[in-house]
Amino acid sequence: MIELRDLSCTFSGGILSREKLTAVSPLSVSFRKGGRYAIVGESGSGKTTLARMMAGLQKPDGGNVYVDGRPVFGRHRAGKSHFKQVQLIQQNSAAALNPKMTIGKAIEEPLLCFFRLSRQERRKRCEKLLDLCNLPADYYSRLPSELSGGEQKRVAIARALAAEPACLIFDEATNGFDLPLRKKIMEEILDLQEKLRFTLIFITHDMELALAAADEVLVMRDSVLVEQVPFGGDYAVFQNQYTKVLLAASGMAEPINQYERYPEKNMKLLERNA
Ligand SMILES: Nc1ncnc2c1ncn2[C@@H]1O[C@H](COP(=O)(O)OP(=O)(O)OP(=O)(O)O)[C@@H](O)[C@H]1O
Repeated sequence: MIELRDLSCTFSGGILSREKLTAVSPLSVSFRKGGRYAIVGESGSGKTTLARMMAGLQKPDGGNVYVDGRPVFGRHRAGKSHFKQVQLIQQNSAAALNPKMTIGKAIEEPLLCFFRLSRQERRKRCEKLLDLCNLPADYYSRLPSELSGGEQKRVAIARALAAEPACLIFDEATNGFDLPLRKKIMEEILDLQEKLRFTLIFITHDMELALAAADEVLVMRDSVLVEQVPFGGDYAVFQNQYTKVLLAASGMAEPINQYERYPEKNMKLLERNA
């Protein structure tokens, strides 16, 4: 189980500015083992910063992240074991792969880091992971540049799974892909989750994807977690006005007023009427 307790993060507003920019306002959330979550919100709402804190890559300036009760930051932090437990697949999978490292070596890196395995055992596990992620075995000796964008994403997933994580966070998992490939990648991720039962967290600005993939939806707006609800197909569970705007804007619910196609305008209208 992953718990965020009063977790927050601010950045400096720039070298010439004394002002602080709040990326994530203090929030507390629990993610249960094997659950499917989506964190949804528009660009700049703090989703990536939150994901990076959960993965131990960004230090919070308030609160902490706990994995099975052990803190990720601070004096008593879990250390290396945390990086095994929580894996983040970032938006640009291609950039995350070393262009000079073969696919096989890239997938074997976490095996080397977290497990004591012989070279043969690593190779065997790597081939299993390639197969699990629908990649041919002979991709082992290819370079990232020889793969398509979708294949590179699958390599990033295989590499993350090599650590046998308890939680996998996808930051904009399907950004930049055409619709059929987006659907396919999503189906593959959901299949993997069903087989391996890790906690799955999608970070996305796409409400449609969030609702298709998650059984619990967290909505962020301007650094604040405005709503967190279990979702089983009934839009009526969403109570927050901003969530309703996002739903209407993506054509997922009944329009809430005549401006439903223009979320910006819609927000201003709602704020005025609040
Ligand atoms: N390293 C950084 N230094 C300064 N400001 C940052 C840094 N990282 C993020 N921010 C700021 O924090 C805020 C939240 O950014 P974040 O990337 O977490 O949002 P997001 O919801 O993931 O957006 P997107 O979907 O566009 O990636 C933004 O205003 C951003 O400019």
